[in-house]
Amino acid sequence: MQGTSKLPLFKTALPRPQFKKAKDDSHISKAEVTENRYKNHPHLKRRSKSTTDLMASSVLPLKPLQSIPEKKTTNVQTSTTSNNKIIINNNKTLRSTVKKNATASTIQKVVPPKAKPNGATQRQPQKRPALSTDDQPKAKVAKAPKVASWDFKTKFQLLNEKHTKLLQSYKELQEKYSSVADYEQYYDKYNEIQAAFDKQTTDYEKVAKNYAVLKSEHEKLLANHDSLSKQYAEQKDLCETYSDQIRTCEQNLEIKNKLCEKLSIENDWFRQQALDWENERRILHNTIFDLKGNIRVFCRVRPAVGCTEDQKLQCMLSYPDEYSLEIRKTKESISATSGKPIDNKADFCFDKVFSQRTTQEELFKEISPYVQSAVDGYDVCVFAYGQTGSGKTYTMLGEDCGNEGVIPRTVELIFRTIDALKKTNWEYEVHASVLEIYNENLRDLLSPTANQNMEIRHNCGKETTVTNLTIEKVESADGLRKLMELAQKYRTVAATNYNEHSSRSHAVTKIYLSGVNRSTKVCYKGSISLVDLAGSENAKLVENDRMKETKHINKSLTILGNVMLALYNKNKHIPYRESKLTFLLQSSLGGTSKTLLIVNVSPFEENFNESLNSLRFASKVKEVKTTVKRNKTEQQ
Ligand SMILES: Nc1ncnc2c1ncn2[C@@H]1O[C@H](COP(=O)(O)OP(=O)(O)OP(=O)(O)O)[C@@H](O)[C@H]1O
Repeated sequence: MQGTSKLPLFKTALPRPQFKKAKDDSHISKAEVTENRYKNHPHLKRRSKSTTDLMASSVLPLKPLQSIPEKKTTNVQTSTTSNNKIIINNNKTLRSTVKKNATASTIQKVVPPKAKPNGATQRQPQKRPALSTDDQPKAKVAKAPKVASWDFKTKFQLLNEKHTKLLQSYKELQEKYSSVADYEQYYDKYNEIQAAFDKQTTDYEKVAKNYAVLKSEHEKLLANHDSLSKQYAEQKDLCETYSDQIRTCEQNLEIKNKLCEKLSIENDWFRQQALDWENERRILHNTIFDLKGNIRVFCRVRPAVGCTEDQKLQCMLSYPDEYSLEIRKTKESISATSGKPIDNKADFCFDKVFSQRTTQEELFKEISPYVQSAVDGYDVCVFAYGQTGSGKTYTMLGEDCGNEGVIPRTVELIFRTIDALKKTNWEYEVHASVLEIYNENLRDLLSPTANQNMEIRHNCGKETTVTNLTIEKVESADGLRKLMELAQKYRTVAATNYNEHSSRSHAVTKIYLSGVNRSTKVCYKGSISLVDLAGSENAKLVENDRMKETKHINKSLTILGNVMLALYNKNKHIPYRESKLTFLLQSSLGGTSKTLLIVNVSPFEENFNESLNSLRFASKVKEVKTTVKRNKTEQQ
C-alpha cells in the first residue's frame, strides 16, 4: 500500500503485511488457515469444530484498503494540550483547533483575520488540520484477563475479538479517512481558491485604486471637456464669422487686384510721364540758366552790426530795384576828401542785389536752383568774394539757429532732392572733400595732419582733380554737416583790422554727386564747389607778421580778376595757372561750370574803396559769357 508510509497512525494499528496478504488471499477462510496449522503442527490439540466454525464465521472478508491520496505530512506536527485540544502547527503562524471526538467533517477551522481593505494583512493559506487522537487506533487496550499459555482457544477468542474491534475501528477510520480525503481535496481546492481569491482581491484593490484615480481624472476631463466644448462652440462661431469676413475680403481682394492691375498700368504710364517731365524740367532749367548766363553775380551788403567807433560812418546805399545798387560816400566824407565825384558815387547792376535786411533763407532761395543743377549732372561753383570783414564766411557758413549759410543749406537740399528722386528710380551717391589754399599751398582739411603732396590735375580739360585729397562718402545730411564743421575747425583764421576771426585762406568745399536711373540706365555726374575766399586787404594797413599771407591773398585775388578780364575779353590765353586758386577753379570760371559769384560789400565808409573794387570786379565777371555741358552718360 502506497499511502501507508505517509500515515504513521495506521501503521501501528494495522500491520500492512497482513492486509496485503488478506488482499491477496481474501477467499481463504479462517478454518482453512487453522486446518493448515494443525497439519503443519500435529502436536497441537485440535479444537472443537464448533469453535473453529465460530472463528470462521467471525472472520470478515478482508476488503482491500482504498488507496489514500498521497499527502505531505512532514511539516505537520501535533501536540495535545491540557484541555484535550489538538493544536496543529505548520511551523508558521497558523493554528487550528479540533475538538476532541470531533469527526474530520466537524474540524473547526481557525479562520485567519480577513485582509484589511488597504491590503496590509494578507490572508495566509490554510494548512490541513491533523486528525484527532480519536481518529487513530487506540493504543491502550483494556488489560486482558490472564490466559494460560496453553489456552490457545481463549487466546484466539481474545485475539479474534481484538481483531473484530480493530476491523471495526479500521472501518470507521476508513470512512473518516475517506471523508478527510474529500475534505483535504476540498481544503486544497479551498486554498487554491483562497489564493486565487487573495490574488483577485489584491488585483481588485489595485484595479479599484486605479479606478479611483481614473475616475477622478475622468471627472476632471469631463469638467475640462465641458469648458472646452464651450470654448469650441465660441471659437466655431468666431470661425464662421471670420470665414464670412474672409470670403468678403477675398471678393474685395479680387476687385482690388483688378484695380491694382489697372492702376499698375496707369502707374507705368505716369512713371514714364514723370521721367519725361523730369527730363523736360531739366532741359528747361538749363535753358533758363543759359538765358540768365552761366556766370551770374549776386551782390550782398552786410548790415552794420557789431561795428566799432571808427565804423559808425556808413556809405549811402540805395537799391533802385532788386538788380541795382547805388553806393556813395556821405557828404561829410566827400568834404573831408575835397571830393572827386567819380569815386564818390557808383551804380552797379547784378543778377540780384540783396540789401542789409536780406535773411540767409531769402538768399538761399535764389541759390537753390544751382543745387538742382548739380543734382541734374552739372558742375556748379558758388563763391563768395569781397574784402575782409564784408560777410563772406557769414554768407557761406552762417551761424546756428536758423541763420545757417549757403553750405549747410546746400547739404540739406541735396539730400532732400535725391530722396525725392528715388520715386522716379534715381539712386545717388554723395562724396565730399574740403581743402584750403593758404600761402599758395594746398591743405586737406579732412585730414590736415597727413601733410601729403597735393597737386591740381586737369583731365583733358573735363575734370579737375587734386592728388592725395581725402574724398569721404556721405550717407546723410547730418554726416555731411559734421564733416564741414570738422573742416572749418582746421581752417586758418586770424584777426584782421576789420575781422576778429578773419579767414586767411581760400576754402573750397566740393560735393560730388553721381546718380543713376534704374529704369533708363541714364547716369549723371555733377558737383558743387562752394568757395569762401580769403578777404582782400589794404596791404598798407597790414602788420608785418601778416604781410606774407596778405600778399598771397591779394595776389591770388588779382589773378582771379585777371582771369575774369581775360575771359571777358575772350583772350586766347587765360592765366589760370598763375595762382592755385584760378588753376583749381579753372573749369568753374572758364566755361564748363555754372558759376555764381556772390560779392559781399561792407556798409562802412572806411571800406568804401575796397567795396568799389569788389563791385567793379563783380561787374566784369557778370559780363563773361560761357557755355556749359552736362556730364551725361548711359549705363550699358
Ligand atoms: N548779413 C549779415 N548779417 C549779420 N551779421 C553779419 C552779416 N554779414 C557779416 N556779418 C558779421 O560781420 C562779421 C564779419 O563777417 P565775416 O567773418 O563773414 O566776414 P568775412 O568776409 O568772412 O571776413 P574775412 O575775409 O576776414 O574772413 C562777423 O561778425 C559776422 O557775423
